[in-house]
Amino acid sequence: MGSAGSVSRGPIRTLVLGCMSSGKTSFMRQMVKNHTKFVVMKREYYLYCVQLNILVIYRELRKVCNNLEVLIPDEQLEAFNTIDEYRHKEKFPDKIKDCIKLLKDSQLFDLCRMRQRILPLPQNYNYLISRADDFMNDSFVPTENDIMMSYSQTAGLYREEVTCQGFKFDLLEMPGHHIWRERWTQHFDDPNLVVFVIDLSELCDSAFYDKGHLENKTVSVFSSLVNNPLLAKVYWLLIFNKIDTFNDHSAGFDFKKLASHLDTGDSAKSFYRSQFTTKLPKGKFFAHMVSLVNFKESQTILTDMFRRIGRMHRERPNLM
Ligand SMILES: Nc1nc2c(ncn2[C@@H]2O[C@H](COP(=O)(O)OP(=O)(O)OP(=O)(O)O)[C@@H](O)[C@H]2O)c(=O)[nH]1
Ligand SMILES: [Mg+2]
Repeated sequence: MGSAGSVSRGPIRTLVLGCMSSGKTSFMRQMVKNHTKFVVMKREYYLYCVQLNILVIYRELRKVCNNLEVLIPDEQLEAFNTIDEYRHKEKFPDKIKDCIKLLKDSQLFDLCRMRQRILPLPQNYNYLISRADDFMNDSFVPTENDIMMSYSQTAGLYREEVTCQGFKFDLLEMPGHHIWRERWTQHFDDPNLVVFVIDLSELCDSAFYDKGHLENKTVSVFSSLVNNPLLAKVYWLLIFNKIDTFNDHSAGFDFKKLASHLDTGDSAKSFYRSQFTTKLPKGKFFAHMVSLVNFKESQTILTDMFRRIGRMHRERPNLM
């Protein structure tokens, strides 16, 4: 007699869901690494992606300078214009490399940081800028860390089959963009497990409060999944992700906006966690706080989670 996840009944069908940029692909990559030892097959193919991340950061930096009233000298303004007009093709031409170098060596970042500690720039901008010199080298092969720290929006369905702790998992990530969220249910093909990824650092983003675009978003996306009859029987794994970014951004943040009794980052995290866990029946979910870009921590936690999920389902296969 086999059960889901064993060879005879096929893999544990797992949906990987969450809002845009919460870390679903990062989760997929950690699972792939667990299975194959590598996060992706061909790291050299990701040079274009990390370069694009650098371009986006510099395109956004100009807006940040303007909003923070940091004066941009003429030469640097011209560099911003050149980067804005550039259509990214296969290799960076010298003029783009020169513009990036000029802006990187300028004081613009420091001047912005002196006015505001956390800048409204793409995720992991400090890391990516520190890697810009390598990324501009045409023959550079991004490291696994470079790939994990950069962002490229998932389009369509991303499917991987992995074995973890002796169980097979058929993982299906669906993009978090709202256009895609409307289509998610079309692909709910009798799943056994839902992995829901939550970006904890949202709590330190002003867009989370006072009618900002993040207000109530993740909780309401989650609620509609919990209430979906197609998911009535599934197990849930809640991954509260980006704990590193949360710890960095939460310093000095006023969490009373979230609830008046919250006075520390830890209390805010627990409060937010409970907004999700109280919606699920006891014994049907696992929850963990993690940083999915951290290999050692993620591998330890995910291995432990999937061992427990596998064992639980082996003992009570009818629930799956
Ligand atoms: N610092 C930090 N960055 C993270 C973490 N997890 C993910 N990221 C970054 O967050 C961004 C989005 O991660 P993805 O895994 O691509 O997010 P996603 O949920 O797949 O996004 P979509 O496919 O667009 O819905 C990337 O820049 C990742 O490097 C984390 O734990 N810490
Ligand atoms: Mg993705």
